[in-house]
Amino acid sequence: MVKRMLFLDNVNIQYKTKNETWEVIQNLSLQIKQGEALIILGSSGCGKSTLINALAGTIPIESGYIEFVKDNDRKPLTPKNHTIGFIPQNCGLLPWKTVKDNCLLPLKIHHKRVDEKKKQEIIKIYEALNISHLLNKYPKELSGGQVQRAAIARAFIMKPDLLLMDEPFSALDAITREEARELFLNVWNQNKATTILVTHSIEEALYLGNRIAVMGTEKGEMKYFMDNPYLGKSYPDDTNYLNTKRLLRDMLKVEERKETVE
Ligand SMILES: Nc1ncnc2c1ncn2[C@@H]1O[C@H](COP(=O)(O)OP(=O)(O)OP(=O)(O)O)[C@@H](O)[C@H]1O
Repeated sequence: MVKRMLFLDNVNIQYKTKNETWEVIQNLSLQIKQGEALIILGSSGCGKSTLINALAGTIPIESGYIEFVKDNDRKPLTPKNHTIGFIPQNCGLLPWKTVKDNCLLPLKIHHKRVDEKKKQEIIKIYEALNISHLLNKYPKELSGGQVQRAAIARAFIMKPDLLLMDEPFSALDAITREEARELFLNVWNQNKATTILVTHSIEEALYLGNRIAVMGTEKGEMKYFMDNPYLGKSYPDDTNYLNTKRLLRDMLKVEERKETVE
């Protein structure tokens, strides 16, 4: 039986100012299996980043719980209890550190020892993501695609219990994006980290997810879930693929229309 790793139960997330409260996510319940790559598709402003930030521990939840099972032990998901790899929209590389120092920083923070086996593992990740020649450069000396690849390397090097990605490829041009997705999938296939990626790109969802969820505009409600048979297949010339794409597109359109009317 496949283990369920991540449990969200009745999660509520709000933004508050002195006079107002915005409820962005209301009573969200969700479970993720070990080794699953769940892609959450949603239109702009529906709450994707809010959710991913709450999972990463950078935004507090108002109520409900988020728990993760590690070594048969179910505990609240926190950066203290678990290794969480987080690739935010801006990639989050520190500009004053080289690519190599950025990539090794999480190991340093968590006081992880780098023995010969780990060194080899790290070299393989650099090679798989094609950044070995960039290790001594600073983020400002890199192209957008190279920054993304370095951020992905950093996340995989720490062997995360949970990998969170917020529209990681959205700032890239079409060709670089395709290449970065392919390299990502290469490394993901070797590590099978339990992953949640949020995006508004249907193609990205179909290429990178083994499960897809569509998030509505109604306070984080998940409107639709599907197991995705197209993982790793780019643009298959297949009627079912095209129909699936259309179905997802229609769902997102309905959501966008709703938002415009409201
Ligand atoms: N710090 C904040 N204070 C108040 N409201 C916020 C804050 N951050 C986001 N919001 C609001 O919460 C809602 C969800 O924002 P969020 O950034 O999570 O959406 P998103 O789905 O990630 O959008 P996009 O795809 O455009 O990045 C939006 O209506 C936004 O205006």
